[in-house]
Amino acid sequence: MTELLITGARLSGTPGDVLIRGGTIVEIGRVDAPAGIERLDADGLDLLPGFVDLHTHLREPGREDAETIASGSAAAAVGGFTAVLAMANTDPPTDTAEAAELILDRGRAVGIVEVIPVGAVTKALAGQELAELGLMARSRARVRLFSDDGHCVQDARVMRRALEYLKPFGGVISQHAQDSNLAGPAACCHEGETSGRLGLPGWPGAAESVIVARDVQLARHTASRVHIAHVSTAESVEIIRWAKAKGIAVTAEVTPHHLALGTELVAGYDPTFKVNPPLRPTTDQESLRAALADGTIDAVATDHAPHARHDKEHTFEAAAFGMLGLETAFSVVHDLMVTSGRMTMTDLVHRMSVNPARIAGLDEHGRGLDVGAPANLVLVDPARRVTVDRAASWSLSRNNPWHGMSFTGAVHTTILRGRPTAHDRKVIHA
Ligand SMILES: NC(=O)N[C@@H](CC(=O)O)C(=O)O
Ligand SMILES: [Zn+2]
Ligand SMILES: [Zn+2]
Repeated sequence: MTELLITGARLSGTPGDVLIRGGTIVEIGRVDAPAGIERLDADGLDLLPGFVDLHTHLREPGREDAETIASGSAAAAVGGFTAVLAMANTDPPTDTAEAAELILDRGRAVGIVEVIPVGAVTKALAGQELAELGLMARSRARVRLFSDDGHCVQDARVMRRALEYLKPFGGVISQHAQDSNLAGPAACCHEGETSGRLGLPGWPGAAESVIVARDVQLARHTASRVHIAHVSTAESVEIIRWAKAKGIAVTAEVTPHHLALGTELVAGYDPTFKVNPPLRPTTDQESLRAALADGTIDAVATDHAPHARHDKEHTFEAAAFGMLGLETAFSVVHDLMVTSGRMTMTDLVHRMSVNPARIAGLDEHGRGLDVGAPANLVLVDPARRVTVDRAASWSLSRNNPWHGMSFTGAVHTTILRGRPTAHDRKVIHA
């Protein structure tokens, strides 16, 4: 049985050793382990539960030129993730039990991060007929998170039926909240002062918040669970805060880029900064940061959205929406929220591991560092400064909005079921 001894790590503040055997934590504190056992010196590092990403696009099957389950898993592992939820907008989409099991099995074959398929809400993400929700939930993939992400479930009646259907399975719908009539087909950025000046067609923040308002009402009506994907506006935050106060079963995620990057970045017409929902003004960013810190927003999710060169290198209006996020999420969030004093490291652990694991129904992730818990862990160095280099990415794509920026806080080693999967940005295969 494989054993690993992590020595001198900070365990919620206090230094200690952790002995892992057969993928499980078996001893914590001062461990007198026999010589010859594999050791990992973690002096000055924090040992945390591995990160869980509720929102990753892996592009396989269908767009393996942009990302594969193998390349996306590598990016996730070096980013400190032990589990990622793989969005359903592949080609073909994940709208059947077979499709979900295929993603699960390919993720296991790669074996460096747990890949959990998200199931589509509607067949072919078309918004009309419900997908095989029950069969996906009962499949080997145990799908609990459902989303038509990339598309919003526009029809309130379809959304209501899906919420009712998923309730007995403990399922949750992650909604890409965007009213398609308010966000017309040509819109490519936030509608406001910057878009007006640049002559780019935009869409208003209200296109998001009207759907958030509708969906919390549907969650209330059905007593079922809704999760708001990539929240980007102050108005959405207000509605979520109100809904939580009413006891409505709503959860929400925010991306590192909506927290840290503002709409003025589109002024250079660089399609790297074209994303859906669009980068918003400072007032929205401030509200998102406050909501993440006070827990109104439960989780950080990357919305890692790789795109091949030939889809991204176009005029701003014609380029694909989306940006990379897996490898940089911890550094960005740590620097922006923890180094700045807005949140503690414990808060970060809740937003990046504990809460996303709970929302997705994952028992093996986001657990406290206790004897008997599965050893899905990450060691981070909160003092180390990193500069992002898009050429050094494990992703097959290069649409990295963080290129050239520096952050305080780095992922050191990621551990999946007791086995290191990434160390200092290098991937370790079994
Ligand atoms: N976020 C994006 O801009 N793009 C995502 C879709 C999505 O998350 O809505 C993609 O699949 O490329
Ligand atoms: Zn989306
Ligand atoms: Zn997405």
